Amino acid sequence: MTAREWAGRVHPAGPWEPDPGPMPVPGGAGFGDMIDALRELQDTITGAAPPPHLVEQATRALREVSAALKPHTVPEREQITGHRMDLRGRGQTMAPAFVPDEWDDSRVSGRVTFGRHYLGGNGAVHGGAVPLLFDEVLGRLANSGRRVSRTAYLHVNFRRITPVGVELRLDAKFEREEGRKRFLTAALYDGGHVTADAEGLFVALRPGQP
Ligand SMILES: CCCCCCCCCC(=O)SCCNC(=O)CCNC(=O)[C@H](O)C(C)(C)COP(=O)(O)OP(=O)(O)OC[C@H]1O[C@@H](n2cnc3c(N)ncnc32)[C@H](O)[C@@H]1OP(=O)(O)O
Repeated sequence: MTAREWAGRVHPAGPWEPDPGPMPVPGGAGFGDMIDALRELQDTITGAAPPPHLVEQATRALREVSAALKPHTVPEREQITGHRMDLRGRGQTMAPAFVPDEWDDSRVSGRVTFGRHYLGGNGAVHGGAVPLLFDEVLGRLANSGRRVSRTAYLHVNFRRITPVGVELRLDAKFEREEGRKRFLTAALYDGGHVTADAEGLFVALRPGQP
């Protein structure tokens, strides 16, 4: 079974349920730990000012890990990152890990913390990372229990700085559907303040559309 087929069987009705059941899990139980270690590494490297000898040592160690993993490169369908719906952030590090707390087919509410890796400047999250998070969460909600869709547009308003290293809340809502068009909204909160909000259009793909 490919990782993509596994993801479909574990979550036939929607992408937020965390129970993989008794099926064999691609990458094993420790895959999430490896991804968490990678997140930690990204944050640590971003925030570090190490001496040159340590930079060389770290570079060697990183190249060794890459060389060990490279022979296990697989086609996209068998790729584990992005397909492990039981893991925080689908087992990928591109976007910060969204942790859903409550959900149904029309809304989801959860928590997210942007690590140092996502710093833009002066303690604020990079302006490209916030839409990345919205696209991830709205995309998953748009496809929750429905035919696959893709983002046609994503409008993001930056209301205040989004702070790095602070646990934030994200609420997302499926507003309405018109034919193949799905309209969704979301807002990101730091305590009682909205730091950014978004509106997205997701268009359901026709058969054969990539
Ligand atoms: C389980 C895994 C979870 C994954 C979570 C992560 C999800 C991440 C989601 C993504 O990021 S997807 C990647 C980013 N998006 C893309 O790469 C999409 C690229 N664009 C396309 O593939 C096509 O443009 C698209 C599928 C969106 C639409 O093309 P189509 O040829 O299928 O549709 P068409 O152009 O006929 O438009 C259909 C309707 O949508 C409307 N529409 C399309 N694009 C629009 C737009 N940009 N603005 C306003 N309306 C738009 C269009 O006017 C029309 O409205 P009407 O039906 O009322 O006539």
